[in-house]
Amino acid sequence: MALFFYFEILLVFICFLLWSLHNKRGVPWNWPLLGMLPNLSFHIHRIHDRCVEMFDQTDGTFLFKGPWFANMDMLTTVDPANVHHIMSANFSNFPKGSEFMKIFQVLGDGIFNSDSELWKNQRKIARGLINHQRFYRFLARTVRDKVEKGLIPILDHVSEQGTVIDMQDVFQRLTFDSTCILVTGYDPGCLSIELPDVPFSKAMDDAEEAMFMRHFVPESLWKLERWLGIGQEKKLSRAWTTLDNTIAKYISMKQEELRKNSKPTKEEDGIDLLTSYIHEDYEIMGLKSSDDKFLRDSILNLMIAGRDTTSSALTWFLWLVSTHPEVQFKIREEIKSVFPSKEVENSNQFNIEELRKLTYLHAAISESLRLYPPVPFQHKAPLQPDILPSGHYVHPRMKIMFPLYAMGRMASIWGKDCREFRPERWISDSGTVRHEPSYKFLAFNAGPRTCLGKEVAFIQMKAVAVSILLNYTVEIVEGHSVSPNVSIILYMKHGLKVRVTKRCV
Ligand code: HEM
Repeated sequence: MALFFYFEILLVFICFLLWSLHNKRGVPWNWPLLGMLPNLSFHIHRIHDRCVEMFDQTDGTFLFKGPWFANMDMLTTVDPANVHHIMSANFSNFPKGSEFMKIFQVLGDGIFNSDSELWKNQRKIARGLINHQRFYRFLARTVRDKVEKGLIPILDHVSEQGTVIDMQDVFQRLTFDSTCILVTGYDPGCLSIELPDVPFSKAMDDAEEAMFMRHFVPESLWKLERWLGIGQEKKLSRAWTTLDNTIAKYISMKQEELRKNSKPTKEEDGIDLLTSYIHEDYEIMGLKSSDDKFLRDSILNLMIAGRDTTSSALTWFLWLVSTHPEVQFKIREEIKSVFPSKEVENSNQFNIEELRKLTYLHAAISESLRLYPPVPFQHKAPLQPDILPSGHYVHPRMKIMFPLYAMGRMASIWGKDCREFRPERWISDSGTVRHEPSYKFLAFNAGPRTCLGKEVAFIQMKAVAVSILLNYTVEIVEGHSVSPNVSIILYMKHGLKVRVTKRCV
């Protein structure tokens, strides 16, 4: 009898556990000892949509309780007032924090992974180099070359063969090559018809995945994995070695090149960032920008910044545009009106000024970034206790997390049609691009740590979009499933499988 009683209790417990794990409505159940981790773990494969479901049921901010032993409590918020307070108004109280540094350890002391004076000085230098005219000249030449000699031949080839191609893979290759050229001056040659395996690129993918998983696993557990050399941590340590070796090779090649050639390159051709760092030899808090460790961290951080974000944005954009013919039509009409007719026939010969005139294309890319932000989560840690505009109390042992994918899907922020792809929401009454405050549209971050490459990214994305949309019709393979993956960059889980057909311009 007693056995039967215990069995009944166990059955009720299991039913409750299953219900709470499956529960898609509202905030997850807070278990004794385990906190909300069981529900999170159960839904981790669809974490972005789970966040949307949760925030639909809250007033924009809620406290995620981790297991009692794991120091994983996290205040999650999609409230623009909180974002503004943390990212701008009270910026100095919200550094990235030591937790961030531990998770992203592979990035060393680079711009992404540093706070206070070290970050401030690095940002000043990086901003000066990225915004310089000679870098823009280099950008224009690099993107033109990659489109003409890399992208177009591949698309022509698959169009002639009638084969299926994964455009996510193509974009990753394109932005990997172009970012590597912009940062180091060297072309790793990822984007070619043979679609070669490039260990440097694979190492970046593996490192990113492992860094993402560290967010959701107690620190003691990932440290144990690292010590045992198993799982994600094993992948990370292999990737780390590949990254170090490849970057060291680029640095020594560049130093050798500059030794032979004291003047870096012709100014009018523009200059890569590694050359500028070595040549200018800046000094930051006793560190010289020409030292190998400084160069290694700067290269890796800039590669991470530019490569994946831009290819993720291009992938979601192409999918959205291919599934919205009315948007595609308007973009094509705009391109024809901006480019002189002879140039439309050879649409790879754009210049930056022409690309800047493409307002509707700009709006369509922004709309795609709103729904599919390439960096889907960002987090901060308070130095001192504080009360957020939403009334929530935060303290130094707590992380604050912004789920950007959910932020782009909140009716309270974007209106009832927030789930629709509607570029028109970005066009003002006077026909220019509507400015949305960054604490609402957080894709490029906000406040003093706003992305330094926003303009660079828009130029690349527009150049690629113009070349593809004018020259080809893109059809998504029937039945291909599109959903976001789980990593620090929002990619498509199964890639973007398409067929392309050459158009008569
Ligand atoms: C669609 C493309 C891009 C998106 C969505 C994007 C987004 C972001 C975001 C969210 C951050 C803040 C990250 C954090 O603090 O953890 C960031 C920072 C940064 N981005 Fe971008 N980015 C893009 C392209 C680029 C490109 C092409 C470059 C380089 C040329 C670049 C350079 C940087 C740098 C240097 C930072 C660090 C700023 C700082 O911490 O002060 N980004 N970006």
